[in-house]
Amino acid sequence: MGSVDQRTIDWDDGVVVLVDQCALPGEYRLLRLRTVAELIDAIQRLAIRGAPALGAAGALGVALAARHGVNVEGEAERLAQARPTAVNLAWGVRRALAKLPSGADAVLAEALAVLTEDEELCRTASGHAADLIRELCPRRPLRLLTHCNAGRLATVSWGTALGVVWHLHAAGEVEYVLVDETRPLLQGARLTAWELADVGVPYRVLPDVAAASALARGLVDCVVVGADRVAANGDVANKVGTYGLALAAARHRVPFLVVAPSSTLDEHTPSGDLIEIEERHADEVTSWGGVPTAPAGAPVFNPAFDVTPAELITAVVTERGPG
Ligand SMILES: CSC[C@H]1O[C@H](OP(=O)(O)O)[C@H](O)[C@@H]1O
Repeated sequence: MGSVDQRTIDWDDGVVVLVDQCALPGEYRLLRLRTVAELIDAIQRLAIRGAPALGAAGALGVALAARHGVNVEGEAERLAQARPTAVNLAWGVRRALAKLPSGADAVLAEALAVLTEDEELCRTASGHAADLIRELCPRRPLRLLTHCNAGRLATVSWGTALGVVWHLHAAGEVEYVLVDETRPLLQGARLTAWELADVGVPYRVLPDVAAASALARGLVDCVVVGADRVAANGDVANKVGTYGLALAAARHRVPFLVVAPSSTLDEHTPSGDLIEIEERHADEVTSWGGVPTAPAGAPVFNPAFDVTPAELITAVVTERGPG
């Protein structure tokens, strides 16, 4: 298992060090990246992923570029464009780039501040969400359902949706967590299950298509997920499948909570229909581990995210509390 003290992404004297999420759950290994090009590749392969973790990657990537001192603004733009949906990536890039006039050391200091703040913001936001679940859900212990991975691996350390689980589990308040496997890249089965097992939280992995019937059968007290971008009107972009989960939760009157640091709030995007949804490669859907799961050349629709309208969301919870 991984080291609890190891940050998902960190800086080591000019090297960006990150947990290689493509290798989990089979192998826990660290990648050491020295160039912006290497970091962009890791972001696009989802070796590093998750909105807050991408914010940290964006900031540290600018620190790398500033250290090399060649075409820093151009490198920063390439970083910001590496994945379009999570607002945090461009936010982290902008925040570090703003310090460039003060020099490379100032850029690095700002990037490291992003990492330190993220740990505290996610711990606080998930604490507020845990308190809200305690108010909304009378049953004890709690039965939770989550989609994709919004744990340590999606942030610098603590997590958002899974950060809620850590708070509740520490208080002995979790019966189990139902973990959507989250096709096509299986962040739930590969990463969330790995994190829950590492901490000793009871869980069961389920096919995404079984989540609605779990809700219909009364097996879930609350759904809790992360976010990649929250529009000004409260619409939420998150891993594809979140919208369908929210529809089923609303139908069965199960609270649906979104947990994110305020850096995921995007006041400049008025509504969810204006959020750019990343389309990913067809082979993520038509194969697994190099084994075809569809006819060669099968046409594919592979959006990495969807948008859940605000009216289906019980609350978006940040470090400032429920909103
Ligand atoms: C705490 S943000 C996690 C968020 O990011 C994931 O997307 P991806 O794995 O493609 O980076 C997913 O939407 C999670 O909810």
